[in-house]
Amino acid sequence: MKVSVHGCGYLGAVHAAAMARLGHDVVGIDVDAARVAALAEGRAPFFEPGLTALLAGTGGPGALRFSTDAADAAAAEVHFLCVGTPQSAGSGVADLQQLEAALAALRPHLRPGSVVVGKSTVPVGTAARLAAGLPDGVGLAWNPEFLREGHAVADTLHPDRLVYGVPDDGGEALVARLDAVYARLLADDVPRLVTDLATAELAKVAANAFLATKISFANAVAEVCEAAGGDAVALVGTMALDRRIGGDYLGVGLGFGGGCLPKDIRAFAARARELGVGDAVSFLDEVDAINDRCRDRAVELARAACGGSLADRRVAVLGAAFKPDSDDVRSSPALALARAVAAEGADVVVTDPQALALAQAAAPELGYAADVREAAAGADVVVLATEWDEYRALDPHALARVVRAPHLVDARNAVDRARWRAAGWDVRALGVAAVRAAPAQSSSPTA
Ligand SMILES: NC(=O)c1ccc[n+]([C@@H]2O[C@H](COP(=O)([O-])OP(=O)(O)OC[C@H]3O[C@@H](n4cnc5c(N)ncnc54)[C@H](O)[C@@H]3O)[C@@H](O)[C@H]2O)c1
Ligand SMILES: O=c1ccn([C@@H]2O[C@H](COP(=O)(O)OP(=O)(O)O[C@H]3O[C@H](CO)[C@@H](O)[C@H](O)[C@H]3O)[C@@H](O)[C@H]2O)c(=O)[nH]1
Repeated sequence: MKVSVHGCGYLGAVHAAAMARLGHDVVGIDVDAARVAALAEGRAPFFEPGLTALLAGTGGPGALRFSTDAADAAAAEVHFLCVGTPQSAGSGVADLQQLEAALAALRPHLRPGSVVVGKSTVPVGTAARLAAGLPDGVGLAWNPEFLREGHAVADTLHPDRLVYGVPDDGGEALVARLDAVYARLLADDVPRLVTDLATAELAKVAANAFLATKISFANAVAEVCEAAGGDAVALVGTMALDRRIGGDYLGVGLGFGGGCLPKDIRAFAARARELGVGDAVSFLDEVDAINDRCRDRAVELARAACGGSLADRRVAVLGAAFKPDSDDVRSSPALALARAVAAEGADVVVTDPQALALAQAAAPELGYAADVREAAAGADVVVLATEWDEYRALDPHALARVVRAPHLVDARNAVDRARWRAAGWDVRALGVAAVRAAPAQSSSPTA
């Protein structure tokens, strides 16, 4: 089938390549000429494990093309909308300008019988409004995407579920078209749920709101553990074994960031307020506030490790990406923490295996280093802010030789504390009162 994908960012580039892998003839459209040029050469424009291989192995010539011209989508039978829906400046409301612009560019090229399929995350009601503006004979479905960055390829090719939101009128034909697009996934028994448009839009933000709530629940319990003398990591371990709860998204630490959870819970709350049901989801404000406090508490641990003040201290921050296996720094908790530490007068040096370039662009005021050894050289405290595997596996003995003082703030509960302590480190971690209350060790040079 001929397919077009509008917006080739973290979602759209993977979706386009995955559609080609599923056997379709795909054109990806993006207004960013550099991004289109990279993709056209088979280069992933951002770090996403497996994307380069997917771009390289997508079938015969012509099966996957990229263009900046929406006219090149004219032959497609299905047009996927994958453009960004960021948070509007100064409010929680979703900014739909990219969506409006992409549809305006596509509209003159829509043939009767073709179908527009929204994948971007939108406020409920958007799909019905956009459908009303389409030419006669062109249908619209909403098929929200649930992929995670860092796992985007596998999540696209092996999703937990497919959700098709369709209008009452013409719904069957839209379902048949989407079934044809996803035939190979459906053959693998991926559950497919057909809903109305509003339910499909809400299915996406409800899932993200639930995940954010689960993370903030764990971090709220962590605050209580710190005050009461408990260990939040051990505590959530007990909860995780309850099959009704499960252990996913109970990771205690710096909290959630990225291009999705923070903006999506705010947009959900803002839309609910517009609909007059703001009270129903007002708890999401608290979810957001708990999340913000995670960074404050991590800064407090770093301050305590430095004897009460961060002024003129050297702080190494390991991690800039919002999560491991991604170079995305949008709303990154690690960068927010680094900025907050710098604001207290510290000399901050950030490192990350993949996100350095994007971090430097987003926060040019911070110091950067190419690797852990360079970042940690002469540091008064090392803060582990993004739990990359290579940071989990660090040798505490080797690192102790380069720092000025062996203080570690494990803001992601990522390392084996006993192992680091045995190597002479003072380890502080979020959600662990005993660790947090440990008397500050000497900050005299050790190397
Ligand atoms: N990133 C994720 O993991 C993920 C997962 C599921 C859903 N989503 C949702 O998908 C949407 C896209 O997110 P993203 O992270 O890929 O954003 P992104 O910013 O990485 O990508 C958006 C892309 O759209 C392009 N674009 C902007 N205006 C355009 C236009 N008029 N025509 C064509 N292209 C245009 C941009 O140049 C950019 O490449 C958002 O609604 C997001 O909430 C994202
Ligand atoms: O126990 C946990 C799990 C995650 N996180 C943090 O939560 C954020 C989001 O993580 P994750 O969900 O893995 O990444 P995203 O790529 O942002 O994916 C989310 O957002 C996407 C965009 O909407 C959705 O498609 C996905 O289903 C949804 O998981 C990151 O900062 C993580 O560090 C925690 O703090 N604790």
